[in-house]
Amino acid sequence: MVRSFENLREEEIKLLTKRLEEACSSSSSVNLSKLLMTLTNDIICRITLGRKYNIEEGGIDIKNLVMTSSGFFGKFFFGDFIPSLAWIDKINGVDGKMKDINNKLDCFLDSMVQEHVDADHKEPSDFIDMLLSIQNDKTKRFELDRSDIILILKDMFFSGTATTASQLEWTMTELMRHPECMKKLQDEINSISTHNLNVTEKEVEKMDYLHCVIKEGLRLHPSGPLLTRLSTEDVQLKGYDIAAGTQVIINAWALQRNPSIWGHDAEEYRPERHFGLNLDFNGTDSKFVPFGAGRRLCPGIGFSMVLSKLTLANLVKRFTWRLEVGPGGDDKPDLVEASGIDVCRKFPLIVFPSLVHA
Ligand code: HEM
Repeated sequence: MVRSFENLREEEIKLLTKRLEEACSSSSSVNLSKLLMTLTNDIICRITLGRKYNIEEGGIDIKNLVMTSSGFFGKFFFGDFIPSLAWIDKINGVDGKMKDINNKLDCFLDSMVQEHVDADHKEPSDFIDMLLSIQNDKTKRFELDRSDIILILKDMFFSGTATTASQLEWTMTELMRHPECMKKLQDEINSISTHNLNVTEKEVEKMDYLHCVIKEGLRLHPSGPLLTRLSTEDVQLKGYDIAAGTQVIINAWALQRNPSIWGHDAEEYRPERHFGLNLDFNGTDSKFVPFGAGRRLCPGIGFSMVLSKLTLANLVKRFTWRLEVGPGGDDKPDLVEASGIDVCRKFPLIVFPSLVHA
């Protein structure tokens, strides 16, 4: 399934590198955070809806709708914590705005599903087609109605776009802060990707240091740092009584920076620590849970890893990166985090790319 979108990913990454080449030839800076968000959004659009939908493509600005809508997830709602104060959310307008954005998104996705029903493709060509064929499968033992399909599509957009884009912007941030890691990665990429200008998916699979670079980015900057669960029964944990029905929040961000687990340099970006470390992100070890764990483990791990590796390898092989020197003379990107449910950079990564291969 992940493999089947290889051509699509390579095409979209070529478009990104083309925009970067243009910036190189005019010596101008680029908003890399925005470009990465466009990349992940366009890819998810093509996979789920069959084509791109953004302002430039003459369609609805779905990227903006999703961003605004997911911005609400990180907001404080009085009603969630003190139900009797839910009226405050109504008065300050947050409730209404959230419903408005959600309605727009629902209407748009509903029209997309209808378009696919009307087209009646014989062979599924995208994710909506696949969901419709499951819906029509008479042998299945569950119901899948229109609202379920819309919810699944929303899940893909909310969970798949900002998370992967944020993981990429943080990894680029750390690489720019650690030129020795950037150099080591460039050397690995150049030793494996020797034939073509662009790096391919087959090539990135052989890159061990690239894997560590991404793992270390996920450790320090998990894009979904708080995992929530509802306890189903009364339990006692380390002397604490947790009643059934309690919402428990697991702080993956803190776990992954804990010196008693990761050593005295836990706060430092050091991809080498993952060499020979038998600890992966598949949710089997509570020390490292950037994709969660258990039954709700992120189903997009394979997809996001292959996209992140391919994007990063191409950005690093084809370009060198420089930051505009700030008033304080600092030429390294900062590590300031935005508040909200997805921890992305607070300030976009504005950088100057230069071509490695002229
Ligand atoms: C670097 C990229 C990503 C990160 C860090 C990430 C992280 C997470 C985390 C922490 C969770 C919650 C897991 C839990 O509670 O145990 C989650 C859930 C989820 N993710 Fe991802 N994710 C990423 C990419 C993706 C992609 C690309 C997709 C799909 C295209 C995706 C789809 C989902 C879905 C549907 C869920 C909800 C699963 C459920 O509730 O059963 N994610 N993700």
